[in-house]
Amino acid sequence: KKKHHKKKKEINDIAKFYPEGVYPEGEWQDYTGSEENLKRSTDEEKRYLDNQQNNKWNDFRKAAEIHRRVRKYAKKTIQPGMTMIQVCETIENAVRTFCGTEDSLKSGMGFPCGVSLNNCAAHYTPNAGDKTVLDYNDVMKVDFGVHVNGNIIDCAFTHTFNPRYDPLLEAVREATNAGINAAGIDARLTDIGEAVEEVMESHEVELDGHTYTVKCIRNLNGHNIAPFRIHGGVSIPIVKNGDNTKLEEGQTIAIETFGSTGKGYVDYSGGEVSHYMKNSNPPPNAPVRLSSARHLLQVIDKNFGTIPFCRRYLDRIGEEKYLLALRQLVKVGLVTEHPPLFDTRGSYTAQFEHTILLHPTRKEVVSRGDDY
Ligand SMILES: O=S(=O)(c1cccs1)N(Cc1ccc(F)cc1)Cc1ncn[nH]1
Ligand SMILES: [Mn+2]
Ligand SMILES: [Mn+2]
Ligand SMILES: [Mn+2]
Repeated sequence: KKKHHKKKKEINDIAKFYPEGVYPEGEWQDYTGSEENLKRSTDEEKRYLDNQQNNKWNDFRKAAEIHRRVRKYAKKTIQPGMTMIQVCETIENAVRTFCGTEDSLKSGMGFPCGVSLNNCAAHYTPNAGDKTVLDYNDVMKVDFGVHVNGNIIDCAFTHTFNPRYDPLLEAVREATNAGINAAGIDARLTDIGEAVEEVMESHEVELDGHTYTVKCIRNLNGHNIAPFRIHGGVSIPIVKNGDNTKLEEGQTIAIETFGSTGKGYVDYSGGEVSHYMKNSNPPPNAPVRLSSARHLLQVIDKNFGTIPFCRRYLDRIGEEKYLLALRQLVKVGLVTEHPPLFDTRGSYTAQFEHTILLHPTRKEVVSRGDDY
C-alpha cells in the first residue's frame, strides 16, 4: 500500500512557525552623513528608547515575514494564462491565511493587491468580471500590503516571464537600493530623488530594436507610513526636486522607484478605478443622504477603516450594488479614489519597493528578502 505523504502545508497561520511570537529582523544599515548620525548605533540611551517600541517593530516584522513567504509562493505559482483575478486571489488568500484571522482590521491586506501591467505603473487590480489574462510577455508590478494591527508593510517587485526585460528590472532594483541607501534620519528628500535618478538613468535597455535610457517616472513617489495610513503625508521623490525637507527619527517610510521606457510620467488616461480609501481628513459635516451610502460607510469603517480597499474586497464580504453609494461617498470627499496610472501606450514600466524603519539607532529594511 503506497505510503501517503502528507504534503506539508506551506501556507498556515504564521504564528505556527514562530511559537515564541518573535519575528525575524530585517536588514540593518548604519546611518551615514553627519557626525551625530555616525554616533547613533552606539548610543545606549537611543537603543533603550527604541526597545520600548518593540511591540510595534515586532508587528512590522511579522507582516514582513508574511510578505516574504507570500511573494515566494506567488512567484512559483503564478503562470501565464491565469486571469488577473486568479493572480490576485492566489496572493490575497495566502496573506489572509498567514495572518490567521478574518478580522481585516486586526491583520490582513494592507491595501489592494496591485498587478499593474506593462505601461500601467500602479494602482491596477481587477474588478469583478475583469477577463484580463496574464501573458508571457507582460511586465507585472506586484505591489501588495500586509498589515498587523495597522502596521503596514508596503513592498513590491516586478514579475516577468520573458528574460528580455531583465536589464529594465535590474535598473529599477539598483535605483530602489540607491534610494534605500540615501534614506536616513536628516536625509533631504531632494537628495534621495537625485540618488535614485542618477542610478536609474545610468542604465540603457534594448527592446523591440530601440535603445532606451531608463527614465524615473517623475510623478510617482515613495512616502511615509503611519498606523492604518498607507500615506502619512510625506512624499519621497525619485527625481531631484529641490525639496530640502528632511526625514525624521522614528518615521516608517516606503522607498519605491519606477523605471520606464516611455515618457517617465503617468496619468490616469482611462482604466476603471478599483482602489479606494477612506479620507483621513474628511470635510466636516459631509452630507450623506443616500441610505445605501450611509450603510456602505458603516461597512467601510467596520472592515477597512482608513486602510485602502478595492471593489473585490466589498464583493467578498457580501456587498452588492454599491457603486452609486461609493460614487456618492467619493463626491462628498469621504472616500478618495485612486485610479490606475499609465505611461504612454507601448512603454514598459518596472517597480521595486521596500518598507524601512528609521529607528533612532540604525535603519532597518524590514521587508528585505533573499529575493530583493
Ligand atoms: O501612490 S500613492 O497614492 C502615494 C505615493 C506618495 C504619496 S501617496 N500610494 C499610496 C496608496 C494610496 C491608495 C492606495 F489604494 C494604495 C496606496 C503609494 C503606493 N501605492 C502602492 N504602493 N504604494
Ligand atoms: Mn500520496
Ligand atoms: Mn506599494
Ligand atoms: Mn508605496
